Amino acid sequence: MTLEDLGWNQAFAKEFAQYAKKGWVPARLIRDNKITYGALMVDEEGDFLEREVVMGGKVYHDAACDADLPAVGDWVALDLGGGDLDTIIRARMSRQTCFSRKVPGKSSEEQVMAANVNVVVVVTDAGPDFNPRRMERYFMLIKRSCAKAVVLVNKCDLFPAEQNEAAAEAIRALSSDVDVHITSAAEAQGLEVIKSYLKTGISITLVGSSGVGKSTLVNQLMGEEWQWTSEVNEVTGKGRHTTTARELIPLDDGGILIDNPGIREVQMWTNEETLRESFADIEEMAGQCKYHDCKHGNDAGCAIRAAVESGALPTDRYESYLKLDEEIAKLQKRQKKRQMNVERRNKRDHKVKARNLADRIEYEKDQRPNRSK
Ligand SMILES: Nc1nc2c(ncn2[C@@H]2O[C@H](COP(=O)(O)OP(=O)(O)OP(=O)(O)O)[C@@H](O)[C@H]2O)c(=O)[nH]1
Ligand SMILES: [Zn+2]
Repeated sequence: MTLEDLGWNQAFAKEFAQYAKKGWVPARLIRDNKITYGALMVDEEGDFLEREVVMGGKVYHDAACDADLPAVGDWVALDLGGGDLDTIIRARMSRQTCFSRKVPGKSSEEQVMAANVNVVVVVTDAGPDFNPRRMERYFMLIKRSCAKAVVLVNKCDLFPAEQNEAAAEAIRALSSDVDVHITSAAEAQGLEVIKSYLKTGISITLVGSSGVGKSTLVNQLMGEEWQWTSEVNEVTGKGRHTTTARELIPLDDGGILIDNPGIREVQMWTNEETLRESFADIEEMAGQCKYHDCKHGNDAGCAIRAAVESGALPTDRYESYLKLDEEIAKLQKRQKKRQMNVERRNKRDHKVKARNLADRIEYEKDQRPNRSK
């Protein structure tokens, strides 16, 4: 294994020269534990080495906002210390891409989901999930990140060929920068497409609605024995074992897969924004209401109700608009429930995996010294 297998390239190497002089080593952040981070490096033998690391004071103080703090996918300069000392992040390298989201309402606040992602794969289908408006939301996020956008019109086995083609064409019409493919994860057709992007050092992530086939694709990519969200790692530095979820995983056949809670939430935001956007014209009308805090019910001088009365605004749209906040709250509730399920599943997997780890350690003991990776 080399650093290039983890996504390292010439631009990073050039920037890193100043840190190498100080004896620091490059590593990529693969997990965010809130207080500590998981970092992956390559040791002298060419094996991946994982460490739990902490952020240095200077990195913290130099950050102008949260978005400047190290995030999963970032390359950092590590001070390995020595003996019992903590391993410290001394610097964060410039990001070549940044998949992030502006927090609505707080115009200056930005939330980083993952740094240095090269390809974002949006998974949808030609049936119930198909929604060009929502797709545009995804494209906006991806474009800002500077990553390449790829769309999979998945589950093609469920719909007529013409329907799949029409959906793919409609998506292509939205943006010329996007590759659109028709796939069936069920028949392993999506797997081939994703593999064509997974070159050495390329980091990809998958987004899309619940149930469109993301996990199916990822599980095929990782092989049966792998888990997408939870895996046991040996924390080598301190001679103890922990059970944690990796958010960035180098694949055996090349390429790097990134998945974390932030990326999973993208789906909810895009839904929420799409929903809000579909009422943009009514929002604009609200500006004409007499009172700033108009609830558009029985309030005097309500421009929206006036539009309904004049027939300019259909009653059913008006009623849906009044329920918008309720709809969004429902969406968030569903998301939360799903998140809890995922967490519960992870906990269970951890237990299973921990048992496997003990077996694995025994096995690896037997295999030494010709153990590789
Ligand atoms: N027919 C058909 N079914 C598929 C295909 N891809 C996935 N499925 C099925 O769709 C269901 C949902 O797939 P998942 O991979 O769990 O979807 P997901 O996007 O990971 O969903 P979340 O984990 O909720 O985000 C599963 O029952 C899959 O077997 C496909 O190409 N064709
Ligand atoms: Zn009003």
